[in-house]
Amino acid sequence: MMRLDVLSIFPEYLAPLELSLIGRAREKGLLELTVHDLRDWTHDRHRTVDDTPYGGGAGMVMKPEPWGEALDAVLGASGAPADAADAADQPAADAGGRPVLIVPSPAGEVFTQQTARELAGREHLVFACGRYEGIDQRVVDWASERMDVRPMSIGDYVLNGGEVAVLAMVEAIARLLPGVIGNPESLDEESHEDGLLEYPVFTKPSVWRGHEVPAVLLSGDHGKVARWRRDQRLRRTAETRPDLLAALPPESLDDRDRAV
Ligand SMILES: N#Cc1c(-c2ccc3ccn(Cc4ccncc4)c3c2)n[nH]c1N
Repeated sequence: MMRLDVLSIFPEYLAPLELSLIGRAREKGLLELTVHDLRDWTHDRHRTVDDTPYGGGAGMVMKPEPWGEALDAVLGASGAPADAADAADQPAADAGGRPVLIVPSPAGEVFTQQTARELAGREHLVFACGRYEGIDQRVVDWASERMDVRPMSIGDYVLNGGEVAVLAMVEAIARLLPGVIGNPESLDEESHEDGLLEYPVFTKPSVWRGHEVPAVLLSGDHGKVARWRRDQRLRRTAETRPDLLAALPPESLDDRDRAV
């Protein structure tokens, strides 16, 4: 069972993860998700997590101490090495099983469906939700001695903190875990699953405000429906995301596809 830990000064931001698919997956024991309040690892009266930046500049930076203690606690529960010496002794073969520290950041690698698939295969994911101008870099440097650290961005725009990104990433990863999605076939032909966008979908009524469902979908001819859907995926991708079409390996399109 995959273990996910989320560290945040706004744990209530992650409440939606208790709902719907992810909530049911937790109840079914398909994943173990714990959201922690970073301030639980502060020791002053004001539960301070930030301070002014060395070198000056606007804004505040998240102090390293609470993060270090929080990660010690989270890693301690997973049996990961507590210090650099133990970490160095950990055989490289275990690297695949090392906990992953995902640090949402506007300066991170862009999170894609491929990233979600990769991370869905890991045993323990820890998400560090920063705020302010970010987390003291030494937290990443220290964690890199004992975890696979991945600064990660969900897109080229600026948010105020990491929580929204973690909601998106946890959903994208968790839905790929066995048993989370009722019918795993619904993952096939989704946008970004095989490099093409998904086809348009319709349901009853067959006519709505003068708009009809494409006749082929009412024909009962599964071969024609499959072909129509494939054509729609190719057209949509060419129109909306030509970059995805250009990135497809040549062998993934047949001559008929190229004629669409
Ligand atoms: N993932 C992701 C992100 C973030 C992001 C993530 C974590 C933090 C923590 C603090 N901030 C605020 C901030 C810090 C530095 N520069 C600008 C803004 C964050 C933004 N912005 N845009 C994305 N795609």
